[in-house]
Amino acid sequence: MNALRTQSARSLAKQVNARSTSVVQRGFASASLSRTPQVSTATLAKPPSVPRPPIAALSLATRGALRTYASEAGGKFVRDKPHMNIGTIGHVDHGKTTLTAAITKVLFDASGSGKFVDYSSIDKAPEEKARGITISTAHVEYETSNRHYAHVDCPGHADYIRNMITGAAQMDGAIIVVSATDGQMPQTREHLLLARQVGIKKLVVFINKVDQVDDKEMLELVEMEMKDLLSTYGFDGENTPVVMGSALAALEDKTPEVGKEAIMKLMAATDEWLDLPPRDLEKPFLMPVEDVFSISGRGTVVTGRVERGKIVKGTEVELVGLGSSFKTTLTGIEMFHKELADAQCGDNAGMLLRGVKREQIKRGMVLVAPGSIKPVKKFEASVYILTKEEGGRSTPFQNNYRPQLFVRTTDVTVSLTHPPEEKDADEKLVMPGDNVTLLGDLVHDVALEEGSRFTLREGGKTVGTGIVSKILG
Ligand SMILES: Nc1nc2c(ncn2[C@@H]2O[C@H](COP(=O)(O)OP(=O)(O)OP(=O)(O)O)[C@@H](O)[C@H]2O)c(=O)[nH]1
Ligand SMILES: [Mg+2]
Repeated sequence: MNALRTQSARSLAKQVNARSTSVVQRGFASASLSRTPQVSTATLAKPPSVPRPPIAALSLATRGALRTYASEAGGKFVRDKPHMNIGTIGHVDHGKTTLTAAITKVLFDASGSGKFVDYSSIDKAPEEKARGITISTAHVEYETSNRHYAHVDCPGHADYIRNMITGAAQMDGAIIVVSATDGQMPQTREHLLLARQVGIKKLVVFINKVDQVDDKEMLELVEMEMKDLLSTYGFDGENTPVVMGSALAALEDKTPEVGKEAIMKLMAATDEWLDLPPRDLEKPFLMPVEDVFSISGRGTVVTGRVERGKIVKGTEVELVGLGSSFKTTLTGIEMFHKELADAQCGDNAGMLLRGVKREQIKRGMVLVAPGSIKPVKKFEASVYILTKEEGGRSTPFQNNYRPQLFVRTTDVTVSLTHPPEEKDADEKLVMPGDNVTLLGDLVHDVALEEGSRFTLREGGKTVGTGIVSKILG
């Protein structure tokens, strides 16, 4: 978890400092090395101002990306279980925090592994900084016999929105909690929509507080309506498991049929229905270009940190974005002055490219597995606009607002508008603190895909954060 958080903090710092990062020499360094024009040659002669991360740390990050978790059970043996990030979402007061505490209790009682985390320590969620925004999230961990879970619970509705959009604590799947007494409510729907937009593919439903409802038909109605709602938002409503129970009963060790047993059923459904996310290492190769060098006699080298996947020397690669996407062959990989046969996510590497001129490549392009990501100018996104207290704007904005969009190692001016089908799109104001769906039109194309996260900045401050929900062209 910590490793994940540090990683996202690092990538944020990278984005924000995109313009000012001093370049760390990463190999293919030689006397004949000539730099891209934007950095003076004097910089080159100096030792890097940022100490290079030790190789051991890099391989640790790579191992983190493997998303396996070694846990100790009763001090007797160590198991490796696949890891998954999940969380509780749903309407205020429907029992998300009670359920979170109940899961840790029931699983701890059942296996003796993990730790019981009580309600009050979850609800006193610590504040965290993500992309310049403060989000309160509680992270708890537990494990079933099949998996290890990191679980996120937020104290308030606004924290859920910010968390899901910034990915401060990313969820690969979620448990949507709905109270049997109320049925679905506005935030049930809002969280479902957000879950869909941030790329969560599957959910499990927990109908809570069944101890307060005697009418069986009422429970069936809540279940039916939840399945319909899931389908409306593009989930597989028909096959989504729905578990009924009482989180409070489980927490208080009462009526095991709706308490403990319901929690065990819920966790079995979670293990079975929610798919493990693809490992970063298994995703198609992508490395954002941080810098470009040309080495006389050898060719052009791009440097950066491999974000996902792996690549082998000698294979075809594609450079995407900034108006000039093209294919070439990767003829060499170097890390810390050593030649390597391959590179994988987490590695800081220099990549030697065949038959490419330095002028053809710019910082902000991405080096990728051919065809795996496209240059994009128009997209739809879920955006959260920071409040003044969060360091954002103090005034609202209207259609055609043009901040800088920071993504990976680049920033591009973007024009933001309401989707045209929205009523009064031209006059509608976006207030600080709002969560809105906006269309973005970039002044030049950048490699983007559904799920790409970005930051919006204006006059030196972060004014918003977003996630691409649809590619439009
Ligand atoms: N009767 C009954 N009450 C419950 C149950 N689960 C939770 N509650 C009560 O419902 C209230 C809200 O529970 P929370 O767990 O704080 O709800 P939440 O969804 O985390 O609420 P917010 O974080 O404020 O959105 C508390 O008073 C709980 O004790 C249950 O199964 N049965
Ligand atoms: Mg809560």
